[in-house]
Amino acid sequence: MAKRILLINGVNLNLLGTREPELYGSTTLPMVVDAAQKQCDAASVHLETMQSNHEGVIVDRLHDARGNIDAIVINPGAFTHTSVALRDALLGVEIPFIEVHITNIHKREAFRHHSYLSDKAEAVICGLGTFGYTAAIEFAIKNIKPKTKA
Ligand SMILES: O=C(O)[C@]1(O)C[C@H](CCCOc2ccccc2)[C@@H](O)[C@H](O)C1
Repeated sequence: MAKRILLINGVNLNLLGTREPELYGSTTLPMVVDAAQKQCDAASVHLETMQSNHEGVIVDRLHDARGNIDAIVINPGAFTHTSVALRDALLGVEIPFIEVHITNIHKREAFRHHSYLSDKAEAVICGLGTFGYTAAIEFAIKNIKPKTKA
């Protein structure tokens, strides 16, 4: 079975490209998803995507990924800095994940400097703008071995 990647965008990322372009750029979330889909199509990799403003919805989607997703690329949004639940879910499903942030969270307010996820991530990409998603997907395609049954 082809490698299967899940791209998750968290709270408020549905606003990407429509507000605060000076901070997050003008690329919209549908454009990010479309680019990731093209990247995966070119590599014959299956991509699933979701965005939610609700922590529990993301947790439920992570639970559903058990046994059928090989790698996760996640920008949790502000849940990065608040959610032990998201950390527990990622640890619980035991799927390798890459954490992505559009901005350099370490160059922003102090409360954004801590992530509940980074110490468990295969990789953390921040400050590259939406190219961070491209880099993360490429890393997942090239470096994460499929575990899902054939
Ligand atoms: O830099 C990132 O990708 C963040 O995950 C974005 C989050 C914010 C996501 C909201 O994105 C918006 C985009 C456009 C307009 C308003 C919010 C922020 O809370 C994190 O600290 C860093």
